[in-house]
Amino acid sequence: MQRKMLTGKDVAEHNSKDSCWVVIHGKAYDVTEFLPQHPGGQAVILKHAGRDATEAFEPIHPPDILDEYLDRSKHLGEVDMSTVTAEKPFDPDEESRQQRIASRPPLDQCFNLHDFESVARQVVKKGTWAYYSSGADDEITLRENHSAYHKIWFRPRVLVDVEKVDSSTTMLGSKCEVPFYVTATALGKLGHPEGEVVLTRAAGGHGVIQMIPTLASCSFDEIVDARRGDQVLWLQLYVNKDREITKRIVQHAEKRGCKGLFITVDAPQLGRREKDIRTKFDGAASDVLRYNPSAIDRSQGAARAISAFIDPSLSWKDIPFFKSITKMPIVLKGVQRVEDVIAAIEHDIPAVVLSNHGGRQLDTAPSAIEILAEVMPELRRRGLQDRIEVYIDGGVRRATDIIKALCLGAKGVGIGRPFLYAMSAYGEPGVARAMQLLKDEFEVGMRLVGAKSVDELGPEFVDARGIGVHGVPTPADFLSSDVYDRLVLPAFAVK
Ligand SMILES: Cc1cc2c(cc1C)[n+](S(=O)(=O)[O-])c1c(=O)[nH]c(=O)nc-1n2C[C@H](O)[C@H](O)[C@H](O)COP(=O)(O)O
Repeated sequence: MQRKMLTGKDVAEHNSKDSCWVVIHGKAYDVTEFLPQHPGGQAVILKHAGRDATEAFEPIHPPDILDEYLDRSKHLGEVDMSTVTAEKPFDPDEESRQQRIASRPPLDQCFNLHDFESVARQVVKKGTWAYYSSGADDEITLRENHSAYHKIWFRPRVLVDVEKVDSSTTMLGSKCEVPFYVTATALGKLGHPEGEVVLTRAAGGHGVIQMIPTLASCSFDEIVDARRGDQVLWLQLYVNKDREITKRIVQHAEKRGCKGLFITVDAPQLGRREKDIRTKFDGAASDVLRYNPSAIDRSQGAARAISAFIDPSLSWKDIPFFKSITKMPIVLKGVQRVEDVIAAIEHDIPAVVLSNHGGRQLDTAPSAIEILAEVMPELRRRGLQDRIEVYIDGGVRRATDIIKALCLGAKGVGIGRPFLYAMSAYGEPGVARAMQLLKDEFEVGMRLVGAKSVDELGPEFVDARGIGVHGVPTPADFLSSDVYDRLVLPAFAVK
């Protein structure tokens, strides 16, 4: 029997926690029982109770999530949209974000990755900034990641013909234009309504590899569908306690053409990011939570709310399981000591990423560049340097940082926050500009160190003796610091 078409008035009568109906894409849904399980919190749904929630729903959820996840009995049928009031609940945070976007500096005023960070800090919502920028505990490692590069000095070579510089390389067997990639960072739609597909499109235009995060806001397929031609994509995996779910995610990624499986091994539990914990999480959900939203602890910011499914029991004994479910090269992301690199070689793992998760996990863990300076000489001493590809990420903000990493033996470098900030501040044009600026810096840097191609770089181009010095800096040189004219950041039209 044809169900009666509902009216806006029918829906409006169910506008509370006790009976909550919403309209999405012209259909009504009873989400009352779902409220406590919503990964993004109840508030964000209750704001739209009894009304059309399509605009709020659209940017955060994959289109098929209701069919996949909400019991059929809660699908109430078509609504006569001419009877639905179109007014949207006022969102002061979004309102002011739009005003800040309108008054941000023009994109061509951004000349380096720091510029994007400074604009993003002014533009994004406070919960987004807290989540993206935060490091663990005292944020010592967060800051060390970047400052470690300033403890490495170049030993530039001169009178070398550097008319032609070639920045291309191969990573995990894939040819790429540049030796850096977009690393996995979660919840892209906290920064930009389209989310991670913005990074995919910009990366596709610049020959840059993207690592798709398990905790992306976009669905995996949306991201893969956004890629250009044979653009290389990798999958970053948080291993689920339910191995069947992990198997399904990995095999689907392989079927869709992913060229590498990066298993995150530095996060048996997500670190305590206090800026994030201080802000209440009622923001964007992530696509993967469709599989097990029940285990959600929203009381401690975004990170805790989205990571309860991660398996803390993960260990070396699980490696055979991963090898049994995929043919993709398996990479361990988050290795932080040479013994584990050697163990990876013994487990026949083709690559590792030396990483402390952008300073978001164990505070006072060393920077990846410092670990690299320890690992590569030891691998060379044991004759193992050709048995594994070593990548690093964390704190990379200049192409000279990338060149230093390559000189010390890295195969490639992952970059996280800078591309998130560029996306949040300027969308795809911002990410594209950030990538182009890095490419320009890279070309200048290579010429000035005296190298024509990536494979010419080696430890003889740097002096890294100071890398392990964590002591206090020499006494402040007030005279020069007082007269030092600090670099400026793009100015806002209005304060
Ligand atoms: C900035 C950021 C980083 C995250 C990240 C989210 C954000 C906002 N998240 S997290 O929610 O769990 O912490 C992930 C993640 O999903 N998976 C992962 O392997 N690394 C995650 N990372 C770490 C990331 O892959 C790099 O290791 C780190 O970003 C490199 O440092 P920079 O940001 O300084 O480039």
